[in-house]
Amino acid sequence: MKRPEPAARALDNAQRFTRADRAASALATRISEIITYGARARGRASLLVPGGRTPIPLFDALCGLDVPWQQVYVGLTDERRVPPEDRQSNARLIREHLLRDRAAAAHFPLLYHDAVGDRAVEAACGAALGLLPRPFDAVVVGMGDDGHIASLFPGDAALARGLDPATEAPCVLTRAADPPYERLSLTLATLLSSRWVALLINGSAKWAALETAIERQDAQASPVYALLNQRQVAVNVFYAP
Ligand SMILES: O=C(O)[C@H](O)[C@@H](O)[C@H](O)[C@H](O)COP(=O)(O)O
Repeated sequence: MKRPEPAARALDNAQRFTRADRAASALATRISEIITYGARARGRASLLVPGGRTPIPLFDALCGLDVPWQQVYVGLTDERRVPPEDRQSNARLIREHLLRDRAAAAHFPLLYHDAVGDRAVEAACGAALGLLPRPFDAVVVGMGDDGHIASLFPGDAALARGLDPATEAPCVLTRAADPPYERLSLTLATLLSSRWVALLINGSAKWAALETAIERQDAQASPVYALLNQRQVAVNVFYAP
């Protein structure tokens, strides 16, 4: 079966590194260049990052780089529906690993809100995102072994809405099995409203999941396919085994 051109190009152009810390360092350098340029050219810059374990070396490499952080707005691609001080909170992870050293000066609007009702939560999430300069300067997306991106999971009831290019909502509420928290995820359309997008993955299992996603060409089964098979913005894959 012919591989769809944008997805195949993303894989063929993937930047491959021998170790995760080298991938993280290279991505940190590229992000610092992008957001420094954006801050200087437009007065403000925005960077969206995921939670999870993979981006921790990226945050540790990025936080000390010489960037005009006071002009940078950092946001999350997704969040667990827990308070920011909770151990499962992505906001807590970002505060511990990214918003320190020089990057402590960055702005960080929280996605989490204790609003009641799904639509109220989505509206609050949209309000937080509204504080970030759009289009975003850089978005870093994480991926699970099951091909989920952000918190858009295969089989989730909100997945179709989350992947629909026509969705007005900036984010959707989803539910993951592990850890069993409600999640707030930016929609694909929101993630793609960026000048530059990177997918950061470590481990052969994730690379295999990427190749399987492109072979199957089914975004409902593997949401990462929808991220790769689009012509709005190129996806820069950073991979280490
Ligand atoms: O809230 C989260 O947990 C993340 O945003 C999540 O979507 C992550 O990007 C993938 O699950 C990969 O997680 P790892 O980097 O830990 O493999």
